[in-house]
Amino acid sequence: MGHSESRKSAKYTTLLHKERMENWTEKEHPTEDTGPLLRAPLEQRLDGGPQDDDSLQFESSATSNSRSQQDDSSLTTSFGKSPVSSSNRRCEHQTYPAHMVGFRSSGRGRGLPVVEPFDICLSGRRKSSTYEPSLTEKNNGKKMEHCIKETGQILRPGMVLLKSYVTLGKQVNIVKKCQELGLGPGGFYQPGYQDGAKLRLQMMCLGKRWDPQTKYEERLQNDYCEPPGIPNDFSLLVKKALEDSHALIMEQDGARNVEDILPGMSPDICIVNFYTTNGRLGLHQDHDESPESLDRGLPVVSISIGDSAEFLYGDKRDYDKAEKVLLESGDVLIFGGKSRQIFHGVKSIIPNSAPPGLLRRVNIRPGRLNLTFRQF
Ligand SMILES: O=C(O)CCC(=O)C(=O)O
Ligand SMILES: [Fe+2]
Repeated sequence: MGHSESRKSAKYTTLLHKERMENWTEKEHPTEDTGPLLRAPLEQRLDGGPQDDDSLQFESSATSNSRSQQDDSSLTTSFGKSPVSSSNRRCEHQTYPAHMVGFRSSGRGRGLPVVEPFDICLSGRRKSSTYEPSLTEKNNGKKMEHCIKETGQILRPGMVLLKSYVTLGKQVNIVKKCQELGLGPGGFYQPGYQDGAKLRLQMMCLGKRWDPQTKYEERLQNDYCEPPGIPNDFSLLVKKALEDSHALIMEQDGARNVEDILPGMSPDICIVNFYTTNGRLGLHQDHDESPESLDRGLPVVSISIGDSAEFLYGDKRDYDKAEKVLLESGDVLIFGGKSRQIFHGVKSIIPNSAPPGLLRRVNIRPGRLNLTFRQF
């Protein structure tokens, strides 16, 4: 498939397959178009919110299926620039359609729907300070760095799995950062299509906005917010994972020019997904990045945190022939070079599989957090 053709086609192309559609997306019936949605400030929360198996936090509301599909925003991206905090991020309208919980009765947004932001952590006891790893954990982290050659696996040319790569302390900090960003402007929402089909996950983009319907467009439906930037420590982790993968390829394949097999990259986009335990994602290719990035095979670096996932991958969109690998909390999966455009997806999330040590330190919901870093 040529690039121009690739770029035009949907990222989650599974959705185009009618027979798979019911399996991999949630078909909701949108009510009438209600216009831009307002993100509810936390102190103004109304009753109601997300309805799924794991949403213990909120009651469902009759209006929670309503999604507006406006397309009149002009979005300034933060592509390639330094991180922006949620307080000074530009947001023309305070918005996003996570979960509609009511209507504004007064002020500038009078009559507009109010939405409940999606919190990847459950309410209740919260850890307020940044987690400091114990000495043992610090040592484990060091040990991990040393034995990367044992814990790393080359799944196919350009595709590397680094098992238990992200230390518990770093996982805790990633969850906290994603929770904070996810509750702010441009935070988590459930992406979908105009016809009401929805992806079975919550999504937030860092660096540059991507949406299944609009792709990497300046003008996004429903969204008027500049995306948060990629936190610097996230980028450093990605860089280190790529360096360690290069060392692994050199060691195992004896390759002299590892960049030919797995090119390096500097991430300027991160798509953050949160899957509750009934979440999933159909087989698709990531091919909306620039033709240059795809031609060079600049890798996608994926970090998994929380419950484990059955991850599928293969050369074709063929569920029967796809290979399966378990992605556990702390694993890093990289696919670049010849594997850059493999089909991949999440078959299922395995309930109660998150590490107890993580759950002791953060109140992450049952489910899985996944971050995929790319260079546009
Ligand atoms: O959750 C995952 O492991 C994969 C996510 C993914 O493929 C994507 O966001 O494009
Ligand atoms: Fe993907």
